[in-house]
Amino acid sequence: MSVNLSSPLLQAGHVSSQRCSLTSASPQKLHRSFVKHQPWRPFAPSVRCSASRSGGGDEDQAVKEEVERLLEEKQRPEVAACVDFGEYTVPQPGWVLALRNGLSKLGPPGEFLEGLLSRWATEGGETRRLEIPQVKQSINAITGQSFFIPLYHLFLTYGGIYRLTFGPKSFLIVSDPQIAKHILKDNAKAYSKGILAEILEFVMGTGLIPADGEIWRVRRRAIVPALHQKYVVAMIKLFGEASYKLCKKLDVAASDGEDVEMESLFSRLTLDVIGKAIFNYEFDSLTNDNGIVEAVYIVLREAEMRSTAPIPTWEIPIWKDISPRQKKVSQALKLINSTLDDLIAICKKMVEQEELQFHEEYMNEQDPSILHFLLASGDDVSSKQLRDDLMTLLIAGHETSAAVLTWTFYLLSKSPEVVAKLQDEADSVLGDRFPTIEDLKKLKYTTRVINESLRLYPQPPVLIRRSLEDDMLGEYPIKRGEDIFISVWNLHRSPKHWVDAEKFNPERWLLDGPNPNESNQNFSYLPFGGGPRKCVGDMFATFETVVATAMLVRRFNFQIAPGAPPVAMTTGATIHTTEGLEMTVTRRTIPPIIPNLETKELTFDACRSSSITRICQASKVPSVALVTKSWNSRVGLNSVPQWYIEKLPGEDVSLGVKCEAINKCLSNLTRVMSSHCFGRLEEGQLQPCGGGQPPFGSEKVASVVHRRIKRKKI
Ligand code: HEM
Repeated sequence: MSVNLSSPLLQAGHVSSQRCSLTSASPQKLHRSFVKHQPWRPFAPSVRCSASRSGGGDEDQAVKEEVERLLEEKQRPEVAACVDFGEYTVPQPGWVLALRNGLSKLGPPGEFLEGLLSRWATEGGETRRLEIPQVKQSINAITGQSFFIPLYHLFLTYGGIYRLTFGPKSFLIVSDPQIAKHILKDNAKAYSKGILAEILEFVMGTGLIPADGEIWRVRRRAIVPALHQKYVVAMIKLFGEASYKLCKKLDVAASDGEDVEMESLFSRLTLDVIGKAIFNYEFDSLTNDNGIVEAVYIVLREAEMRSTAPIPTWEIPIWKDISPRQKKVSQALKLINSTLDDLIAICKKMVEQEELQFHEEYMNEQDPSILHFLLASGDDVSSKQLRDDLMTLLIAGHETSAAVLTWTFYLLSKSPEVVAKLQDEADSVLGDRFPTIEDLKKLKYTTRVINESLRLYPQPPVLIRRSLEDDMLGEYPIKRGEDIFISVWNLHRSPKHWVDAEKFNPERWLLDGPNPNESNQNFSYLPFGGGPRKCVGDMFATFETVVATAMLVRRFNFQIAPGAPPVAMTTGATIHTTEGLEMTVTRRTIPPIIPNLETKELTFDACRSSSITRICQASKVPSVALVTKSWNSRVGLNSVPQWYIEKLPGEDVSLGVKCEAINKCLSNLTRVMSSHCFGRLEEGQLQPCGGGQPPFGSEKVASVVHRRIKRKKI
């Protein structure tokens, strides 16, 4: 069966009444519904946020979502009906149609008939083998939107493999786990990166992602060992520090009551992480907007534009020289390349000077980067290849992780029950500490949330390949040179393989079960690809996103900002939002912990100085928040003394005495802290801190406080 969605018949409004009379809708009605909704677009459900808006916003949203759902439900069978009646079908040889019509009158079942005929259909007298369903579409229909959405609806209609043709281009769309496994793993050597390599050549050269053949083999063998376990463990500290910087930024926003655009913040977080991890470079993009950060984004956006552009204008010689956009891209690349050259030179010097012996788990504590490992390993490689590798790792590990965090927080904004569980886990496993490798083993629910987020929003949503030789995909023969999209989106949402496929349900993954991956899910789930070209950063990325998620939800509550634009999807190399993820961030309220004689150690993980001062002034309570252990706790500050009073031991002691004792203790504490530890800060102010790390000098304070308590000074 071959199908033509841009059939001139359809476009001219000719719909066979004989065929469509068999459906519940009249031909005109059917046709109108397609024209109105544009056949290629109607099903793309824009992902809508569940922002609570004043004036019945929730209800409006619910109604809207219901209407969208109903529309979608209604349209899907209509498309299927039209397909069944051949509306979009590319003409088959006349005799086949005649035979089909004749036989159908005798009554053989439709599917059997279809199978029989497609198996024996002939073209020009030559026997054809089973043919892949074919869909034709105008090129415009696929650009400027999340192209994987129409591919999903076509998958529901045509199944696990179909051919999509628009203009002169033709792609095989694969959504069948066994075919995906065949291409990615079982017969991986027969497939290259094809158009992906062509598109990314300008930025990644022959880096690991686009490279094929011998170059890929050699580079993979050099790079994979650099991500050894000791390295990944060292990175966990880096993830904690970078996430903590983000926490500080969010803390300011929470104090100022300002909404934040989380997608760009996640992008900066992961850029800071990957810069340090790959070549020990401090982008510091969460606090700065310097030239190199801008250059990285110019190049990234260009790569994304090229991967979705219908016409490769950048290949036109004159255009390349006069287009302001292309000039900017060249300048950005120049800056990045010279920065990388400098970093390589600095690192080479470090390696020459160090006396460390290279071994399997080699790591320089000051600079644990992958670049350092590669140079120390004696990797004999040209500077250009090294730059290509570094650039590839930078891009591969940056936007992917950022996208995972963005969509995870979007999903969480709609699932308060999941957030509550996440927060429980983060409270009990982490408290205020930065996560360690041991903690990561215990953050099981958080890991399941990331697993599930990756199922619903795989990054990238499609994997690209080109066949290097003739092959069989399932029962279909394919030729050498076929461009193939493996739709991970379709695999991950296939109703055949998933119960409630569209539902965000981290519970579908057993807490004590194995970490889901392509092998144990039989290629129905492949967030990091599979086979020899599987992601080299899967563990790195999982830990990075788990650390960030746990640290953020431990400290803040996130909601879609009131009045924020709907959260819809658009595609680059990864899935982006169309207009950002605007969120309102509020500090979590966690009950303060009062010191008592059993308290072994006190940590002071206090609030931002300005907000403490302000709140304390307003509530006339002297720096009450000092003795709260909770990070940035805003727990009804006026009620904190009351809380202390209730917890204070000694039932025979009057309330007045207790109050006095508490107030004395608190003001003493303020003084103790200011004079002993925070002398350089104004009296009464605290050094902002959090992320589980007590502020500078706080251990000393804790021991002073503890001594005072012991001496029953409270
Ligand atoms: C959550 C974040 C990430 C996701 C979802 C992800 C996903 C993927 C996927 C699906 C592939 C396979 C592509 C294909 O078969 O065509 C891949 C390849 C790759 N990834 Fe990742 N990745 C992530 C993070 C990272 C990080 C942090 C790094 C580096 C530290 C990295 C480095 C690479 C490299 C170098 C390849 C190419 C491997 C090869 O072709 O041999 N990725 N990634």
